[in-house]
Amino acid sequence: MSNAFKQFYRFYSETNFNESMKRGIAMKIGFIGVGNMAQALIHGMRIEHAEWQLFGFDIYAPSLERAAANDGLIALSSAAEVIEKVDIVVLAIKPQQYDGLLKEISSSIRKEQIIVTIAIGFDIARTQSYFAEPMKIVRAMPNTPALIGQGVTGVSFSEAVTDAEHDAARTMFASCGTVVDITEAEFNIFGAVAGSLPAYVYIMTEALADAAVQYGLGRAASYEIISQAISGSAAMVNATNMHPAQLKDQVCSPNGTTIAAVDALEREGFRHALMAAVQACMTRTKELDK
Ligand SMILES: NC(=O)C1=CN([C@@H]2O[C@H](COP(=O)(O)OP(=O)(O)OC[C@H]3O[C@@H](n4cnc5c(N)ncnc54)[C@H](O)[C@@H]3O)[C@@H](O)[C@H]2O)C=CC1
Ligand SMILES: O=C(O)[C@@H]1CCC=N1
Repeated sequence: MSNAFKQFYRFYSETNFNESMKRGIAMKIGFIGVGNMAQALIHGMRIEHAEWQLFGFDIYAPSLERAAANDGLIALSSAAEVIEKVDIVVLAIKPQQYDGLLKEISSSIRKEQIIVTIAIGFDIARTQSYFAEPMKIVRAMPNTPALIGQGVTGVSFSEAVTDAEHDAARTMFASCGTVVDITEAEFNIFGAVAGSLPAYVYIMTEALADAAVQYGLGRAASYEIISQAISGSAAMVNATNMHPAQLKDQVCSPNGTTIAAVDALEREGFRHALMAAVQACMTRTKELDK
């Protein structure tokens, strides 16, 4: 197991879902694929809804065992078994694996079940094309902060999904953070600025911590200080509703230190680096969307 993986599970195991048990409808949700994204969703859901029945199957048994031990996931031995037991089936495998899985399960999924896709580049029509009848498809794009209930998930629905089922799907993702209704046309860019964004922020955190360590701050303290500064700054954008440039201006004293840093960021192409990252994401999404 890699160190990153171990750390992920250290957090994952330390949070006791029984302490935050809440009441609600006992949804039956099944995950096919219990990797990084599914584990974050399962943990987020479990924290909010101890009464939900969460089932899962993964070809990699240790992932299933861990989710069973930590979050009460009911581990099953095949995708077919998951489909048999649940109301909502979440396909949480890689986009490249969707074709094989959809072919395998298309005859066993029932019309009344809700299929949730979270793969980048997989639109509703593409999922529907594996089925003879109109299916209830929820297309969703979550992100990994779902693990701590601070994710953001974009959702769209096929026509067969009823209003009550829209609410059920929104409730499911709301247990992991914010839910935003988006159009199918917005999914790719949503993936680039929300689904992938945690990776950009982690690189920024690591780079800033390297600089802090260079100037004598401890490694652990650097991560704690920088991550709090990032989350506080991000929260200000929503809480104050001020333009990000105004918030930036409040930090920049005339002839001060921050404006010197801003000058260096602009010279190094910080804005362009971020825009280029999003453009690269969009290009790769198009390649997967075939
Ligand atoms: N990781 C992320 O931050 C995000 C991922 N997504 C989407 O979530 C999906 C899953 O991504 P990750 O969790 O990152 O990948 P992952 O590689 O961590 O997890 C995929 C899991 O599927 C399992 N698997 C593969 N074939 C299977 C099969 N036939 N039956 C059962 N299990 C099978 C693998 O063993 C693995 O545990 C992808 O489609 C991705 O586009 C969406 C938003 C964010
Ligand atoms: O890198 C990926 O393909 C997935 C999609 C959004 C975030 N991670």
